[in-house]
Amino acid sequence: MAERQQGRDPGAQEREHRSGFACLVGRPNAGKSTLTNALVGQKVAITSSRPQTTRHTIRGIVHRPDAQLVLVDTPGLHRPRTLLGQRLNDLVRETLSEVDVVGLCLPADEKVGPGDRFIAEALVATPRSTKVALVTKTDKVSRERVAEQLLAVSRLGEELLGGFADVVPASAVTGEQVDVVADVLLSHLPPGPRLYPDDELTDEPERVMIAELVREAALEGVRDELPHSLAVVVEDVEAREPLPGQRPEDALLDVRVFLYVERESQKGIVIGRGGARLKDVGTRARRGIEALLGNRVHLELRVKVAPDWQRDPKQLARLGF
Ligand SMILES: Nc1nc2c(ncn2[C@@H]2O[C@H](COP(=O)(O)OP(=O)(O)OP(=O)(O)O)[C@@H](O)[C@H]2O)c(=O)[nH]1
Repeated sequence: MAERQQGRDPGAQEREHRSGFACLVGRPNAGKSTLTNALVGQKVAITSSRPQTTRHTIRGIVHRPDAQLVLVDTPGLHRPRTLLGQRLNDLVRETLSEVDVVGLCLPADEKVGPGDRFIAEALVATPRSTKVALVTKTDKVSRERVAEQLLAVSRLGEELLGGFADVVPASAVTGEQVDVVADVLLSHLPPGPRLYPDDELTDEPERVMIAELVREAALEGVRDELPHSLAVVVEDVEAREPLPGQRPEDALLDVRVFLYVERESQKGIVIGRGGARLKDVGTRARRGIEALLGNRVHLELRVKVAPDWQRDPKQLARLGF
């Protein structure tokens, strides 16, 4: 385990370009959202400006000349209450196993407790990513206390995860060490090209989750009759212009989704008599998507028949569908 507390890397310009995904986890109130915003340097996208949104996966992008870090902010792993909650937890875990770096946030002003341990233990199940610990809110305590916390956190890492790759203290409020956090997260990314244009924020994880929610709803009750490989492609997610007096984050989101089936008969099953079933699928999926994004959503579903080879979403994407 290495502790890195200061220092930017000179020579960053000459290094090979890196890119990848990171995810901040931690128990409620650990400072994930604040740190995400500090790292990205601005409030992020549609969802992040509302309270409670950290139930959902949101992201910002840290742009550097030599690296690009796509930050997926999650709430951590809350206990499932509803099926949707369970589904979201699964998606959080899925997200965690797909990112390159996971930053476990632990506030400096509270002792390492069972909540932190619960999350650190959950990280054991996602071995692919590099685990770093971020000791947050250092401005709230003395330097001695920060040092103590760094030790306690290191011990937790050693006990459960074979050590954190790095342990970094930072304050998102004063900005102290935020650049070091960025450097450390970036240092664990694999070499790779820029993933997004410099000023872009995209909604890829949301798209994956939206597709999942629609697929779930579309298959409910007809799993035996429909192929499990029913392809769901999210065509478009677009925020409408806010109405006069409306906050931008309250504006309706238009979400357009295509469902691809293999045969005309399956199309009939999805749509149902007089379109009744599709309407029902749309209503249920929309509720899930609204819970996911924290926005009101207008969901448009279209069912299309496509031959077998065209039902692979990757193929479809490649073909520009
Ligand atoms: N003093 C100080 N307060 C902080 C810092 N970072 C976060 N906070 C405060 O701690 C509280 C929780 O911060 P959030 O960023 O919302 O925490 P979170 O982990 O995203 O919380 P959930 O959304 O509940 O998962 C807020 O009141 C923040 O203002 C920090 O660096 N210093």
